[in-house]
Order: sequence, then C-alpha cells, then structure tokens
Amino acid sequence: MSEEIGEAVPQSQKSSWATFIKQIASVSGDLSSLTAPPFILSPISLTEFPAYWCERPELFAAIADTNTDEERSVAVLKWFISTLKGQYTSRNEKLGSEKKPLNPVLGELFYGYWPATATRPRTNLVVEQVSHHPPITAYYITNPDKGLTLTGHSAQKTSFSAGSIIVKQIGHAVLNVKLPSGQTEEFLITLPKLRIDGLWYGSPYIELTDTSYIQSSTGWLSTIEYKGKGYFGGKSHQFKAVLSPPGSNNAARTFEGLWHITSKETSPGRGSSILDPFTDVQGPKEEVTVAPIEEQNDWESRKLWKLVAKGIRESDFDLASREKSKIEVGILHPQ
Ligand SMILES: CC(C)CCC[C@@H](C)[C@H]1CC[C@H]2[C@@H]3CC=C4C[C@@H](O)CC[C@]4(C)[C@H]3CC[C@]12C
Repeated sequence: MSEEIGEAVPQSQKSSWATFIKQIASVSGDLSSLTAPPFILSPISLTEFPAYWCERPELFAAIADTNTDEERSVAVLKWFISTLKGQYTSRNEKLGSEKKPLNPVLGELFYGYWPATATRPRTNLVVEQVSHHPPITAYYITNPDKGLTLTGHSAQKTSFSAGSIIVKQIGHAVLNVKLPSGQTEEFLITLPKLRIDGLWYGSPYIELTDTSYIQSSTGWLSTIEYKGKGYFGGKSHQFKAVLSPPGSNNAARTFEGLWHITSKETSPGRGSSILDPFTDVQGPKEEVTVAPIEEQNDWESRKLWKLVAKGIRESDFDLASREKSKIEVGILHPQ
C-alpha cells in the first residue's frame, strides 16, 4: 500500500492513531476502555443514541393508524428503515466521521421527548445505562396516546477483521402496539451487524451487513438484508426486505433501496407499478427535545459530561481528561 496511514488524521496525532489501530486489532469484545487520540473523540454519550429510534415521530405514530396485521408490519418496517440513516450515518454528517462516543457510567440517564403537534401526540424517551463494563444501555420510548411502547437494550461485541471493526449488536428491541380490540401486538426487532471501515485513513464510517428481522406476534415476518459497495450493483447502504405472511416463507411484499436516501416497493407482480417511494429520509428529521442543563439532575448525561464535552468541542483536551477522571473517581468513591 502506498497511501500513508491516517490521511485524515492531524499530523501530531498520526502516531497515536497507529497505536490505537493496533490496540483495536488486538483487543476483542469491548473497545470502550481503549484510550483514543483526541481527534476521534465525540462529545456525545452512548446513552443519547436510543433517541435515533424516534427522529421521525410521525412514522412511529403512524404504526398505530393501520387497520390490518399486514399493514401494521409494513408500517413498522417503514419506520425501522427510516431510522437507519440517523442511527448509522449521522455522526459523519455532524462530526465529520464516525467517532468514539463517551462511555456512559453506570446509572447515567438520558430523558427527552418529541412534543405533540397537530398531526401526532407526544412521544417520551427514558434511557439508563445499566452496565458499565461491558456497556449496556436500556431504553423505553412511549407514545401513550397511540398505545405504542418500544423497550430495548443495546450492547456490542467487537472484533477486528481485514482492517475493519466488526460490531455485533447484542440486544434487541420490542415494540408493543395496543390494538383497538384491547389486545397487544408485539414486534421483536433484531439489529444489524456493523462494519466500521475507513480506519486506516482516520475517517471511520459504518456499513451494515448481514440480516436483521422484525417478527410480529401475528406471524408476519420482515427479513432485511444489508449490503454495501460491491454488492447488488456497487452502492453503499443498500437493503432488501422481504415481508412474509404467517406460516410461509414466501414473499408477500418486497422493498429495496438505499436506507440513507430512498427505497421503493418491488413486490412480486406489481413492483414497477408502485411509483411512490417506500422510505425517503432526505427531508429533515426531528432531534429529541431535552431539558436545559441547569434543570437536569446530576446523573443526566449532558449535565454529567458537560465539562468533558466542552473540552472535546473546544479542543481543550486537558480539561476533557481532567473532568473525565473526576467523573470516574467520583463513581468509584462515592461520598
Ligand atoms: C470509531 C472508532 C475509532 C472507535 C469505535 C467506537 C465504537 C465503540 C462505536 C463506533 C460506532 C458506534 C455504534 C454506532 C451506532 C449504534 C446504533 C445504536 O442504536 C446503538 C449503539 C451503536 C451500535 C454504536 C455502538 C458504539 C460504536 C460501535
């Protein structure tokens, strides 16, 4: 290879980047405790990530406005696919590349909501860090007026292969939908595998791989296959989803496209006649609303990490590391 390591890495941090990559390659399981060079640190804690589930609140609410089991499974798939751009590419847009999030402390909290509008009622978010090593984040998202609750936990197991970090997501989400009949339909949502590429250059980004599922208690099943560059015609962030009816492996409906742009329905026999996009995430999304820091309690993420985040944002890494040790010491030796 003729390219020099770390094209995107500041000159002064090139050697620490090389050391960090070697460490990543030798540590397997949990990367959260590795010390990374400053340029790759994100000022945002992992406890904020569950908010990605609801940044298109109208698609979440729309799940409740369906009349048949099939329609409901389609609405859940549409909402799920529409969250992927936020979940997996938003740090590249916001921070320039994928970065190393702040590793939450045990008991760290993140509260937020999406306010009611004329077209949908309010949705609430509660997140708690329930394990520090390995990091495990639990979340609860609810739209009470629509009878929707999403409960889940998120952990990762990492390994290194061919220059990339492979992240297996441990954990899943369960979506409960209260039906007009009084019964509850349950959707079990599994999560895709991630590959973090671009490490060598110092500008990491995520590609999704393998398969994830959304299994409804009615029997409808979505099987979602992810591919990146070099498959299905060479584009990044491709998916194909097959929705099959209870008791059958046959596709009733199929969908495909780019999860960070648009996708369309390609159902057997009628795909090309469907002109409307299935998902389109090119328009703006709605970030979660969070109380001002002064009103937060000491365990709430943005208050807890306030000065560390300031240090990272302003490139004052002495401040960041001093404040980080204070948090760690405070947690280990509570008063
Ligand atoms: C960027 C390099 C240098 C350091 C590696 C940092 C690791 C720990 C980061 C990078 C990307 C991150 C993932 C990005 C997106 C999600 C989706 C969210 O719903 C759960 C957390 C999860 C799965 C993150 C877990 C932590 C993660 C894997």
